[in-house]
Amino acid sequence: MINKRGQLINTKVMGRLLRYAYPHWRSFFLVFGLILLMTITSLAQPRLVQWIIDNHLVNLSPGMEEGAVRQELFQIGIIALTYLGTVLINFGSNYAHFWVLNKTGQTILLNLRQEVYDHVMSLSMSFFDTNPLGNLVTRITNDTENLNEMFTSVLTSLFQNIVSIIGIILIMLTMNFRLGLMVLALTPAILIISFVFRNIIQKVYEEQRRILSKINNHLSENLSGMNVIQMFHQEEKVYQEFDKADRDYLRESQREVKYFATYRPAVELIRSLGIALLLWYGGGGFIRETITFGILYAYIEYIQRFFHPILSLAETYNVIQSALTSSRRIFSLMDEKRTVINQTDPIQVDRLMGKVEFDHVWFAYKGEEWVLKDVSFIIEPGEFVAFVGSTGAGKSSIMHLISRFYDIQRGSIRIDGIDIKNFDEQQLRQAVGVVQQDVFLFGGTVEENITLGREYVSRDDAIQASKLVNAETFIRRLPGGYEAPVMERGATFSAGQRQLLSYARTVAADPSMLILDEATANIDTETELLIQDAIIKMSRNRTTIAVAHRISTIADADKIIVMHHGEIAEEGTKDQLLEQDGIFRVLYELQFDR
Ligand SMILES: Nc1ncnc2c1ncn2[C@@H]1O[C@H](COP(=O)(O)OP(=O)(O)OP(=O)(O)O)[C@@H](O)[C@H]1O
Repeated sequence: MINKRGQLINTKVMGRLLRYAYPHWRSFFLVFGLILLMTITSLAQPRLVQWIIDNHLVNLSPGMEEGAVRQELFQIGIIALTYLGTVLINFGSNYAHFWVLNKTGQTILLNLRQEVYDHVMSLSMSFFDTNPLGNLVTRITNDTENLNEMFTSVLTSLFQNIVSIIGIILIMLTMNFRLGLMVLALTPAILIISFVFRNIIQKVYEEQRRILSKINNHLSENLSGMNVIQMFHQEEKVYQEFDKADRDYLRESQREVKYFATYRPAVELIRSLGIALLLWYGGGGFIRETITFGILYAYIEYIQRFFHPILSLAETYNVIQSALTSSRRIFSLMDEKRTVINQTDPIQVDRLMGKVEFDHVWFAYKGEEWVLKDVSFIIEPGEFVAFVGSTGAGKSSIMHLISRFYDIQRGSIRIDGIDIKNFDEQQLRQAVGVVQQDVFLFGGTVEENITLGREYVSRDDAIQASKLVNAETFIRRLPGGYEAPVMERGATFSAGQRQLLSYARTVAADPSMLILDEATANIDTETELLIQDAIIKMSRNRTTIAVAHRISTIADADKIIVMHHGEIAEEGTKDQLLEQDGIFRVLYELQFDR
């Protein structure tokens, strides 16, 4: 398709794609050489048959001398052997080119997929907030696979088809100029049909891709939220949505088949027309003895071979478009910049003391929709500080900011007097242990879920941490203990067990500070006691900042900060706040008067 700037193919994207192919230029050269060999041997075949017919078969007649017959047959034998040679070389070069090409394509693809995945993982949280999971999965799988087509089929079939077309035209014109021109006269008809077809099929492909992305999004979202769907009896609705998208996809696929089913016979028709013309005109020439039988034969063969590359070029164009669309999407993903930028020369600290300062912090996830408005507080090393407030007040956002998952717009956040922007991001996240509201368990073993493959967390650390957070007892009871399998997302564990596992995961790395974003899930009293005890032990000797939904968790906090609409409304110990008769007192009474 011609793009906005009138280019047939987006050269910028093409150039960027070729950069991936460049390191493999030797392989591509080899492939092009092999293709050339394939084309030459294939095109030589009708010419060899024509040679046999016109120069030897015509000489054979019933009353010929035996010596002359033997001589002719010998010549025919040599040409037949040459023909066999072209078939073998053609076979060999076809095999070799296919092998080298696909191996190279797969290597390029592997590198590209790794690069895309690496880049996606390096992106900041805000990127994942705004990009649906299914789209990213499509980018990393389907789109990169589409690109493989570019390297394996497009580049080479472009070359092969163009070489074939030029070769056949030259051979036809040199064999018989007028016959050659006649065949060429059919080319515009093929080109017009192909052009119209290409435009239609392009739209079909775009629609197909759009629907496929929708299906992927639907699947990834609904499969991960299956429990909610079943809990609220939404199966039928979700099924209907999926069914609709699936049917749309089927419709587009059928449209594709329909267009191809029209296009191919239309081209066949023109090809047959070409052969009919050839027989009519060539037959006349044969009678007038201006065209030999061998040439007529070779022409019929060349016509067959001439249409194939033209057809293939039209189809290649679609593959190019599809690959370019995929490339554009992949490159736009690769061009996504991190919003949280790591310092080039970060400050290295052995171990943080854990003093946290928010200094007139303003923060918004988007534009000027302020989630935190001029928030200032100081937390001294070793203190246990709890944040409370109504839902959406900005408590979790404060926790995200301390680990620098997002950058603030105004003010500064300091740990031990150093602006967190000056720390190495990894070191900061290692020093600040976070227990998130939603505990995410990966498929694997219990131990793997605690160590998370971090080289600085040993099996022993995992066991010690589990003991500390009271997770040891239930882990030991699992069949296999620390080796017990964890299903994807930890579906086989209770909310309390998941919580304890996530505590173990966090303290196993011995962080200098602890952030607890408490889950709102209701937990039985026994587990709640275990959790409270775990929190007390974990918070010993480290600054602990907790978002608390249950006042009981924070009764002994050194300080409680009450958030309201993104601002600090109250601050003090439990007793001081209760005396103030403000928001905290209302929250407290709401919980204890139940
Ligand atoms: N990733 C995000 N992108 C955009 N807005 C967000 C994001 N996360 C939270 N918000 C918005 O920021 C505001 C504060 O959310 P936050 O999660 O900090 O509140 P909270 O006090 O922790 O609430 P809760 O007690 O319900 O967890 C809310 O209005 C929320 O809609």
